[in-house]
Amino acid sequence: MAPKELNFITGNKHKLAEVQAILSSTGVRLESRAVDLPEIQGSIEEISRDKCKRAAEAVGGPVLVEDTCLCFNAWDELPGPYVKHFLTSLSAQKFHSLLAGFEDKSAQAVCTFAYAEGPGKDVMIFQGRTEGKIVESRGSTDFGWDSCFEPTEGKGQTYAEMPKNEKNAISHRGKALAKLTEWLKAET
Ligand SMILES: O=c1[nH]c(=O)c2ncn([C@@H]3O[C@H](COP(=O)(O)OP(=O)(O)OP(=O)(O)O)[C@@H](O)[C@H]3O)c2[nH]1
Ligand SMILES: [Mg+2]
Repeated sequence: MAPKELNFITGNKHKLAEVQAILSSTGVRLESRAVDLPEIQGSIEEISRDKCKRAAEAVGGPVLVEDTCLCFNAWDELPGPYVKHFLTSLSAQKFHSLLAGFEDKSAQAVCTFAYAEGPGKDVMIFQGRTEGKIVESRGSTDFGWDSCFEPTEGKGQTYAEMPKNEKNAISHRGKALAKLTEWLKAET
């Protein structure tokens, strides 16, 4: 059964703001709690499922979590789910230098939402992917690697240079939330 209200568990206020903005036109009510969840190593799906199970146990009820990956095609999809640590060490300014020795700068932003009704319940997965390339930082460096990712579907701007509504319309997160809201509509 689909929920009337989603409890989004995240420690990232930028993610939360985007999810709120994207869901605002859908009528889905969103609650949120910041819980620091340990994240395992593994495939994108394994990490998201485990994160969701831990969140459901921590909260003792229905939860939505999200894990974002940035996959370099030249790196066989790494850093993927580990991108946060690369970004923290390097900063957005030096982030592009990771691909300095590679001709192929293409990358994919991948967003995976995972929902569970409660502890021990099945986990549903909703994923969105946006193709682009890694460039020298352009635009605000407020949110993660936004200033270093230029989506192919855009007008040559990085995510950080785009107005928020334009980013949300083509972003990995927007696409994943479209699948989630489709499921909510079909179930209610
Ligand atoms: O430029 C960006 N545009 C985005 O749209 C985006 N979404 C996430 N990120 C960053 O990528 C890493 C994911 O790690 P992550 O999924 O574990 O997130 P997190 O630990 O910050 O929050 P959470 O796990 O509590 O939800 C973190 O460094 C996030 O800041 C983004 N950067
Ligand atoms: Mg995290």
